[in-house]
Amino acid sequence: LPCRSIMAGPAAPENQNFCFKDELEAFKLSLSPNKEVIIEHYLAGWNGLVKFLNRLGNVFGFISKDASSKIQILRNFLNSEHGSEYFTVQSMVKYELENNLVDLKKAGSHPESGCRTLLRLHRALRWLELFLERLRTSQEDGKTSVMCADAYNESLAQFHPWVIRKAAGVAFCMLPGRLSFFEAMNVGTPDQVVAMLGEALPVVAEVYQITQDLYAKHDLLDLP
Ligand SMILES: CCCCCCCCCCCCC/C=C/[C@@H](O)[C@H](COP(=O)(O)O)NC(=O)CCCCCCCCCCCCCCC
Repeated sequence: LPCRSIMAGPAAPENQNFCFKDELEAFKLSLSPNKEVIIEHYLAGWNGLVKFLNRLGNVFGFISKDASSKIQILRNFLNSEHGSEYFTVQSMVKYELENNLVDLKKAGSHPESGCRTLLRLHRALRWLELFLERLRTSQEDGKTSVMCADAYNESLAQFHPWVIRKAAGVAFCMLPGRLSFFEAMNVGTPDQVVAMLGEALPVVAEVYQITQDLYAKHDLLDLP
């Protein structure tokens, strides 16, 4: 499916450098041939989602700021002298655990480890998976705010205190309706959006599951 941004046509100027399909492509690239998750591409995927969120309006700023700061923490590790240890999620987990760089029970001398920071994004990826699946199967009169809230309550909400859940609930109500939301994705007609989601979802689900299994194996799912 060609993106509207690369087709000649009356695309709105603010759409020109954005296409949701390209942004999700990064998650596909993040899967290495031996099914490890390459952090650089994983972060590029998140960066694309944040870009999209920023296009939806300022009310989502507190969400995109938090995501951006976590992306930045991980980028800093990637660009540090130990950057090669952070090539994949697998190598990061191994390196940080072997070198006691993770606060396992309560925040101590390593409150911003790569492992705990990536875990926050990883939990949000489950929200994304559930939300995209709802969008994909939604009817024309479906409400994005409801789909988003349902996906959130089923996943991320359990990790957030009341005040964040409340703020998130308010933000969800400001989401544009299904058609405007699809248009903001800049992928094409609603049918094309649905088809794109059908292709992208298995990839998001696989990246999620690989990370989930790895974290479970090392007992890292509750990092403070
Ligand atoms: C399209 C609507 C977007 C709704 C986004 C849904 C997720 C709602 C998350 C609300 C988070 C509020 C910000 C604060 C979070 C932190 O407290 C909390 C814990 O961090 P800490 O342990 O360091 O303190 N942080 C987190 O859980 C990480 C949240 C990361 C959220 C990333 C959301 C990116 C959203 C991308 C939207 C793309 C939508 C695409 C759909 C086609």
